[in-house]
Amino acid sequence: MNSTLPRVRVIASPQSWVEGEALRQLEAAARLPGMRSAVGLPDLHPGKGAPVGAAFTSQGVFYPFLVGNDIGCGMGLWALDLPARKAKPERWAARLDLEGPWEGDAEAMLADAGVRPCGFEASLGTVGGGNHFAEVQRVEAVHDASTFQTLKLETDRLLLLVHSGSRGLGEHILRAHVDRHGAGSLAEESAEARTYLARHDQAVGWARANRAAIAERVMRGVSAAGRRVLDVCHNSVTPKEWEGGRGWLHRKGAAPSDQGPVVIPGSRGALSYLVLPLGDGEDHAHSLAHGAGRKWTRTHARERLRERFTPDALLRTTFKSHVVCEDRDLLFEEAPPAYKAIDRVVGDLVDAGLVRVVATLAPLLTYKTRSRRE
Ligand SMILES: Nc1nc2c(ncn2[C@@H]2O[C@H](COP(=O)(O)O)[C@@H](O)[C@H]2O)c(=O)[nH]1
Ligand SMILES: [Mn+2]
Repeated sequence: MNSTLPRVRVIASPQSWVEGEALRQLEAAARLPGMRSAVGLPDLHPGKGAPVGAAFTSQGVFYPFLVGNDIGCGMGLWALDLPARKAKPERWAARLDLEGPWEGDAEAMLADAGVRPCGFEASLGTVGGGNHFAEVQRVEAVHDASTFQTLKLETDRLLLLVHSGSRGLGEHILRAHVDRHGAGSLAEESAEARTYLARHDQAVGWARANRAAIAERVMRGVSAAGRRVLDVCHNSVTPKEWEGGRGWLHRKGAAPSDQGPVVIPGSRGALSYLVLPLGDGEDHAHSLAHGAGRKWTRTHARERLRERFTPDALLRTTFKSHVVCEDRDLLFEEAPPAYKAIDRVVGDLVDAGLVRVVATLAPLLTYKTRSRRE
């Protein structure tokens, strides 16, 4: 370990609230055999056994449980050919339906992402529950016109942000691993490691194809064509070289800082930030915050927000955007107050010298689900 690098680092200002349990999880992960460093980003919050909003490096071994079950989950941004003045969020909210099997060419979509069908194709093109969403956005403000232009974006055109992952496939892969190894590591040269990594890479490609299929579905629903501007994965384990060595980089809810611009969303009732990473480095585990991060647990959000809001009130946001979410519990669990303040999270990254803000994006329509939970 390079002596100038701290083993555990949390990139968050005192104004950013980080739960004690998340810090405890981060430190516990850093103590695992073979770990080199653990970095908490400003969206750090507790997860199931391991924290979310964190990145870890290790040598000789890696830990599938640190990646979690939604292997390959990430954010894709599409630039639509639709002018903002033609937005019809209310009409779209009434008719957009992304449930059921996607009618497109799954094999071609998967081939484009470099993977083959693997039995989970019935879910391809579906958003999935939890924090996943597809959101039509407008440009709120441009802060770095040069990068904005380099990305060939236009202020008066709509954008589509898709957050989804590998659906049942990633879960299947993690379960097969945990059944044999629990939360244990895999030695990098072992046959088990090769098997897991092959499956992991399949899930990463599948998730990328899934976001593209969701984007096609939404674009068809809003009668638009579009171009993928970026697509980054925030749950993965990948080989990484650093000065004087090589090892493994785990990201659990951590956007990459080594793959160009990324979008960091806040919530369906907050701005999303298109940011440009400023230099990549091991001191921040080559990673950035991937969102605002949860402030409240799902149970806590349901209990607190049911007292304050009717379900109908939550179908509109302070941006006057529309929300499609027919699952009542999810409507409360994912409501904007359940998340931390995204401006503070991004401010911490800016203050740490890790990103420059390119533009802010405001929601017009957020699609969560049309399914009702029993
Ligand atoms: N713009 C929106 N952002 C949202 C929404 N729901 C959640 N979020 C943000 O995304 C990240 C994703 O977290 P992950 O751990 O599930 O990968 C989360 O931290 C929120 O900040 C939404 O509907 N719209
Ligand atoms: Mn995710």
